[in-house]
Amino acid sequence: MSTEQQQQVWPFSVASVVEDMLQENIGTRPRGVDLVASRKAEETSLRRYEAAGWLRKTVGVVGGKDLPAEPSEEEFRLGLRSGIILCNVLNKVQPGAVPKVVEGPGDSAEVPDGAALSAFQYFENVRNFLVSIEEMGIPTFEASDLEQGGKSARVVNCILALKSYSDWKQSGGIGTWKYGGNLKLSTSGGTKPFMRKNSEPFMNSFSRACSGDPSSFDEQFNDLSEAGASRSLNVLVRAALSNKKQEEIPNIVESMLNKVMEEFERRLVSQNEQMKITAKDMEVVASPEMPLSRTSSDTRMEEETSTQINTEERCHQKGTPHEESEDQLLKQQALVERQEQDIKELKLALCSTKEGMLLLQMKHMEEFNNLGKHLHGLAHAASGYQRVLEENRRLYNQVQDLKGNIRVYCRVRPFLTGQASRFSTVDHIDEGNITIITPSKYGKEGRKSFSFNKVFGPLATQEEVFADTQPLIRSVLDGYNVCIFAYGQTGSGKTYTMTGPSELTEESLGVNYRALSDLFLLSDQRKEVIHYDISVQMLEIYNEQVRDLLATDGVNRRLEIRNSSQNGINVPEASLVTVSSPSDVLNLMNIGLRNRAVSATAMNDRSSRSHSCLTVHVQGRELTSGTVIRGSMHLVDLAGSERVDKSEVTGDRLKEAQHINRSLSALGDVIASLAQKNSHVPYRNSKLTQLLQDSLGKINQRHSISLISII
Ligand SMILES: Nc1ncnc2c1ncn2[C@@H]1O[C@H](COP(=O)(O)OP(=O)(O)OP(=O)(O)O)[C@@H](O)[C@H]1O
Repeated sequence: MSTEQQQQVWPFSVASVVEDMLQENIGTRPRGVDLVASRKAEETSLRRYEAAGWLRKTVGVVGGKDLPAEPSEEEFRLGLRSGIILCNVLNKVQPGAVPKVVEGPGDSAEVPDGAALSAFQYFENVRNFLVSIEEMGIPTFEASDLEQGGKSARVVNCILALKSYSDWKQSGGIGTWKYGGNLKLSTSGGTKPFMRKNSEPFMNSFSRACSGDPSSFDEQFNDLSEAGASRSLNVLVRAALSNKKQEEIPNIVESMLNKVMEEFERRLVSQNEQMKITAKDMEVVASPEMPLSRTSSDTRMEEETSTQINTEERCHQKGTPHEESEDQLLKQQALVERQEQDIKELKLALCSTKEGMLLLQMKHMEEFNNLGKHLHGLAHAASGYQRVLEENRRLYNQVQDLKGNIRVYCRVRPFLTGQASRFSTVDHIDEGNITIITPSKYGKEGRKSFSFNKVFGPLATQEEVFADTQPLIRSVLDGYNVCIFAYGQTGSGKTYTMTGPSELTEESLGVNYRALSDLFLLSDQRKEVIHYDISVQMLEIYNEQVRDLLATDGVNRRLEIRNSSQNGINVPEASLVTVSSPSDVLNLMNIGLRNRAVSATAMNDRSSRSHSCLTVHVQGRELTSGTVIRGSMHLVDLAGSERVDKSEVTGDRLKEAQHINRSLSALGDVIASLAQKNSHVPYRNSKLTQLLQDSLGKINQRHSISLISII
């Protein structure tokens, strides 16, 4: 292993170990000195001051101007670097020891380069000094010790040895010269001082340098430096063995080598321990940076763990008490346990909720099933209810039939204001019979009785007259056709009974209003079961011509009566107005009355010479079954039935009267045929019977006729 390689591995050289051991062995340095570094440094400084003081004292302050009295190590080295002080001191102690001291650069013109010249001068002075010192047997140092710092101890040692020698010499040179108890130079039984051989490598190098060998000065200087160690060891070995017997030398050398090896091993062990400590320190220093690299890890959990470790390490580095870490750990553990307990409770709650939901679902299913059964029962009941209703309708209308499909009522009009009651021809009224006084040709009064379904006297109210007709209104909503006539001579009160007086009050409302009010009332009561659409037509038959009383265009057109398989007998060109309330009907009837032809006659100033017919069409649709039922009701105010010969009319009025009588006669014939259930009913003999054919005929299909004959 080379010296350079050694220095890379160990901080000390083998030579230095051997040298230290030799110095220790010969008492140069007491063991344990380097245990107190400061004490050693202080001692080193004092020795350096002593050496510097002696040099300044010996060569004079002027000569030692570059050397302070108490120089630092660096000042000491630089002050002696030129070798001038050293050579002058040596010449003072040993005159002529250095024959020529190079004092300045100008003394040598052989080397042109100033820097190189200066270094060469220094080297020459130092070399001459060292050679002389070595020849005197005084401990030397390496020339390189003055070129680099940290090696002044040997220089100091050399100078103090020289001082000791000087003191010894000045004191007369009596006895044995001793250097500080460190180095013993003994004449050993003779006056001749210890003489040592010159180091061969050193001398050879020196010879080459002086003889102008082509080798560079640096090479020579390096050779000299490498040789320096062995030369120093040589001096020490010689000093250690100088006063020893020849037979003791092998044992002494062996002992010294053992000590060297022990010291070497000790230093190695110490060095290894130091390296381990240094490595640990480096790990401790490097460890805080570790979490930084871990923080770049992928998962959040790793980051948290890393952060936690980092925190713990920092706490550890900061010297956080162990109890605090344990306390935190216990808190975290308690937190985790509580969260686990919460999770368990949540799971239990979830299971409980699931079970509750299942139970609830089952209950709902059960309730749905029960509800379905209940609905099924309700549907069955509703169906039964419908059947019951149907049966009820059927029975109801059977009763109406039993009462008679054709009902004839008689109403006696009271005397009007100004009419004498003594001229009344009504003799007696008894329920359904009325007795009339008839004048005889020969002045003898006669009596004639007539039977009706019911006879209403002069005091009968509008409500009482309508009450017997009212049951037929319900039949209309059940799908039956109803026809209500008012028959009588002019002025007998037909219009009054069917419509009412000109000034209408609630009590004076006629059959038409009351029938329609009942119709709307009943349809409203049935709206949950059946939806009804009600529409109205109002026609007039005048002189065997059909006219529309609800026409709003002012044109009194002549309409045709049609017979279709779908709608039966109808007047398609007539206005058909949908109504939803009695007031709608009232408005329409007012329009019709205004349109009706009215002309004064000798018997009645409001005598009407036309038949008016208010037709109500009802269409019902059962909401559950969708079944459609249709019914109609004719409310007819016939023209006056007076005899022509008494009406004192001629011309157009006569013609009108003739048409009226003819149509009334045709109506009578039809009713008579229906009553007698003849196979042939003469509907076509007049427009009136044609128009009312569907309502008058087909008695077996439960059509009802109510004829009010008024006298
Ligand atoms: N029951 C009654 N109570 C009171 N007044 C009546 C009654 N019946 C009819 N009148 C009155 O008798 C008059 C004639 O009645 P109404 O006009 O109804 O007869 P009509 O039979 O319709 O005649 P026309 O055939 O000419 O139309 C009217 O003034 C009417 O107010």
